[in-house]
Formats: sequence, C-alpha cells, structure tokens
Amino acid sequence: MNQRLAVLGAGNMGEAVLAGALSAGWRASDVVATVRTEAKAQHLREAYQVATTSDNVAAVRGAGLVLVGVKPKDVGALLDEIAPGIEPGAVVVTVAAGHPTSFYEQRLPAGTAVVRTVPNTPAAIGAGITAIAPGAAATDAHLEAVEHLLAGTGAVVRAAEKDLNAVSAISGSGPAYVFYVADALAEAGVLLGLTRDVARRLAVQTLLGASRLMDESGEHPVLLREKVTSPGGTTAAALRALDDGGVRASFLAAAAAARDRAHELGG
Ligand SMILES: NC(=O)C1=CN([C@@H]2O[C@H](COP(=O)(O)OP(=O)(O)OC[C@H]3O[C@@H](n4cnc5c(N)ncnc54)[C@H](OP(=O)(O)O)[C@@H]3O)[C@@H](O)[C@H]2O)C=CC1
Ligand SMILES: O=C(O)[C@@H]1CCC=N1
Repeated sequence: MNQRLAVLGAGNMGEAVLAGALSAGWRASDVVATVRTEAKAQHLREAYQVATTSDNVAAVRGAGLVLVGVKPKDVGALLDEIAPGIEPGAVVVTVAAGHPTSFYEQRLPAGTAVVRTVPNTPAAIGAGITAIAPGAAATDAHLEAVEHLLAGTGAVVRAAEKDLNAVSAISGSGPAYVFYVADALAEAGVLLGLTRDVARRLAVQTLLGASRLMDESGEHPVLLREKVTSPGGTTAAALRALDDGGVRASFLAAAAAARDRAHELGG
C-alpha cells in the first residue's frame, strides 16, 4: 500500500486526523485534502502545506489510504462518487458515525479493505482515543497501517465492530459531556458570586487536574472520589444533591440515546 493519503472532508475530525498524520511523520507532499469551501481549503493549505481540491475523484487517484471525513448523511453519495477512482489495494478508513463497514463495501469495488474508526476531538492535540474495527476484507496489515496513520492523534484501540456505536456514545461524544460539565460548574461558580473568568478557570483546571490524577495514579475513580469526600463534609452534601438530581441516571440515559442515534444514522 502506498503512503499517499486522501482526506475527503477535512472538517473537525478529518483535519484532526490529517494533523496527527503529519505529526507522526507523514509528508505533507503525500497528502491531499478535500472540502467544499475555498476558505476552508485555504486554511488547510496555509496551516499544513497540503494540497487541496474539491474534486474527490481526483483526490483518491493514486491514494493508498482514503479517509472518509464527511457527515453520515453525505457518505453514500461520496462513496458512489469515488468508487470508480479507488486504487486497487487502497484502504478506505472512515470516521463517520453509524454506518457499518458493509455500507461502504456495498458501494466500493469488490474486495476493498474498509476500516471503521471512532475518534474524538482531543485528537486535534494528540490526546484523543480512537477505536478501530476491520471490515470483511481488512487484514491485520491494514489495521496496522491505520494505527500508524492515527498514531499522532493519541491512543488507538481495536474493537469489535458491533461495539462501535457504544464506543461512539462514550468516547466519541464524551468530550461534549465533559464540556457540558465544565460549563455547568463554571455557571455554578457565577451563581455563588465568583467572576465568570475565575469560575471558568477553576472549572477547567479542576477537570484537567482530576483527569491527570485519574490517569497518572491509575486509581479507580470511586477511590479518588472517596478521597475528596470527608464524612459529614461539604462534598458529601454536593454529591447527595447530584444523586437527588438523577445525574448518574442521566449519564446512563445519555449514552443509550447516543448509541441509539448512531444506529439510526447508520440506517
Ligand atoms: N466531531 C466529532 O466529535 C466526531 C465526528 N465524527 C464523525 O466525523 C464526521 C465529520 O464530522 P465533523 O468533522 O464534526 O464535521 P465537519 O462538518 O466539521 O466536517 C465535514 C467536512 O466535510 C466537508 N465536506 C462535506 N461534503 C463534502 C464533499 N462532498 N466533498 C468534500 N468535502 C465535503 C465539509 O467541507 P466544508 O468545510 O468546506 O463545508 C467539512 O469540512 C461525521 O461523520 C461524524 O459522525 C466521529 C467522531 C467524533
Ligand atoms: O455527534 C455526532 O454525531 C458525532 C459522532 C460522535 C461525536 N460527534
């Protein structure tokens, strides 16, 4: 498989994967990115020195790796468009939520290797986590090539394809849940009379510090929570309010809703 990479739809996720590939040593001269708007294309050329075009068929010609980065509703039309230009032996990697690998295989030349992935936006700073699963024609060598492609975006784990909608509900959408909590915590600080600036800094640094502590200590979140929660103290009072508000149950319902929506998007 050759090292030419075509990123079709270099938006939030496509651009993050592109940036990760370059930081992992991919040559900018081996990358072409497609978008619809010239302003976005200009940004990609200036930020990464990659070639850009709005012609997806031209982009996939000569590409050994093709990344599908468009919205789920646009994937079918994109595949129909590029199918005639796909190189024999090319690997098609997708970040789109929902669609199973069989959806791609039905529209691409017979035997095309497809690898479905679920990344998340911290990939843009090399702190993402991506789950990958092979389609029917994808081999271990294809998965290794995709792991190499994604190495600069953060952690990469292999998963069963049947689990990818659940993965999407946890780590794919997960950053949005964390930003939601950050916003809620900052607004709580404002309610208690802190300035917006101070409240936001307290909330963001607390999430960052707590995440690092979980990661670096390796301790279970329950144990870490107990270390903050003094008997009869302030945190116990706060956690009781969260439980009274059904926050834990809401997270379970939120994840199930995201998983079910991914299933719907996949048709
Ligand atoms: N955002 C996230 O956190 C995650 C997203 N995903 C998946 O990633 C995919 C993209 O999401 P996201 O990056 O947020 O969306 P964006 O809208 O940011 O990116 C989509 C990009 O596709 C481009 N585009 C649309 N149609 C075409 C086309 N026909 N040819 C070429 N380029 C095209 C758009 O170009 P232009 O900018 O010029 O309009 C845009 O840059 C989705 O399928 C989503 O399910 C997966 C995991 C996490
Ligand atoms: O919201 C979405 O549909 C995409 C998939 C996972 C995260 N963002």
